[in-house]
Amino acid sequence: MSGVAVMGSGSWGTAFALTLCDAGNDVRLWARRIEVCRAVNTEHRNPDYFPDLELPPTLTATDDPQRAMAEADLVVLAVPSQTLRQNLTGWRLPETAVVLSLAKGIELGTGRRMSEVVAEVTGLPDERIAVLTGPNLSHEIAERQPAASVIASTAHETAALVQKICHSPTFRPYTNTDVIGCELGGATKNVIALAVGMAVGLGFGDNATASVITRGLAEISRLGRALGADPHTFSGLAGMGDLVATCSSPLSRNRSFGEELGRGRSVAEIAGSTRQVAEGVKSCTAIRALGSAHGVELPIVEAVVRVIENGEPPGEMVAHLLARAARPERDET
Ligand SMILES: NC(=O)C1=CN([C@@H]2O[C@H](COP(=O)(O)OP(=O)(O)OC[C@H]3O[C@@H](n4cnc5c(N)ncnc54)[C@H](OP(=O)(O)O)[C@@H]3O)[C@@H](O)[C@H]2O)C=CC1
Ligand SMILES: O=C(CO)COP(=O)(O)O
Repeated sequence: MSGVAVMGSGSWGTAFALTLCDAGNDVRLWARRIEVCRAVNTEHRNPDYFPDLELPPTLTATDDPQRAMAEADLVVLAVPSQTLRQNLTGWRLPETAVVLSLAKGIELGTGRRMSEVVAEVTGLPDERIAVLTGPNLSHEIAERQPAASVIASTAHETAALVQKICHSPTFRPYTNTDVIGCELGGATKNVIALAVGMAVGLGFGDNATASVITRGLAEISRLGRALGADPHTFSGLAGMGDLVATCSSPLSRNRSFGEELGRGRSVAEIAGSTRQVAEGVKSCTAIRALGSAHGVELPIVEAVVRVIENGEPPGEMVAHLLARAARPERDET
C-alpha cells in the first residue's frame, strides 16, 4: 500500500483518487474549498463534479495542502495547467515523493510542458517526475468502466513504480519513457477536439470529423517530431488513443466547448457557463507559438486560435482550411 496525495478535487482528481483507492492505496485528496472536503469526508460525495457517485469511504479530503501531502510516496497534481506553477510555488513537497502530473496543457507565455513546470518550480530531478495521459474520460473512469492509460517518465523505473501504484481491476496503465511525446499528444488533442466540436456544432457529419481527427494527428506528429518526441508515441494511447476518445465523446469538455462555438455562442459565454476547464482554449495559443518557434505548420491549431482569440466565425475557419493549397497527404514538411 502506498500513501498518495491527490492535489485537486475536480473531475479527474476525484475519479483518479477513486481509482487509486481501488488499487489498494491510502489516498488523501486536497480540495481548495472546505465544503468539498466536508462532502467527501462525511457524505463520500463530490457534489459539484460527481453528484451521483459514491466515493470510497477510505478516501479522505483536506483543504490543507501540507497535510494532504504529509508522508506521501506519490503526489498527484490534478489542477489546471495554467495554475500549476502558482499552486506548486505555494506547496512544500515531501522529501522523497514521486510527482505525477495529470494535466494536459502547455503553459501560456513560456511554452513549457507540465513536467517542465514541475521540474522548474520544485527543482526535482526528471527521475522523480512522471505524467499520466491517454484516453481517460473521467466520468467513465469514475463509473469503473475499463480503460487503459500511459505513465511516462524519462526513468523507466519511476514509470513502472507509478504503474504499479495505480493499476486497479478496471484501470490498466502502460509505461513509456517518451515524456515529450506523451505530453504533447495530451495537450494538442484538446485543440483538435475543439475543432471537431466546431464541425459538429456547424452540423457537419462523420466525413468532416474523421478528416479533422486524421489531419489533427498529422499536426500532433509533426510538432512532436520537431520537439524531439518518438513518432511511435503518436500511434499509441497517448496519441491516437486520446485523440479518438476526446474527439468522439460528448463527455469531452473540449469537444463540447467547440460544439457550442459551432452553434454560435461566444468564448466568454461558454466559459462562464461551467466551472470545468477546457484546456485547449488556453493551450491553443501556446501550442501555436511552439509550432512557430520550431517552423512547424499547424493549420488546424492556427484556425482554432483565430476563432478563440480573434472571434472568427467557425464557418469561416472551415472555409479557410478547405481553401488551403492542395498538397500530397504525406508531404509532412
Ligand atoms: N476530466 C478528464 O476527463 C480528464 C482531465 N485531464 C486533465 O486533468 C487536469 C485537471 O482537469 P479536471 O480535473 O478535469 O478539471 P476540472 O475543471 O474538473 O477541475 C479542476 C480542479 O482544479 C481546481 N482549481 C481550479 N483553479 C484552481 C486554482 N487556481 N488553484 C487551485 N486549484 C484550482 C478546481 O477547484 P474548484 O472545484 O474549487 O474550482 C478543481 O478541483 C486538466 O489539465 C485536464 O486536461 C486529463 C485526463 C482526463
Ligand atoms: O483528456 C481527457 C480524456 O482523455 C478529457 O478531455 P476533456 O478535458 O476534453 O474533457
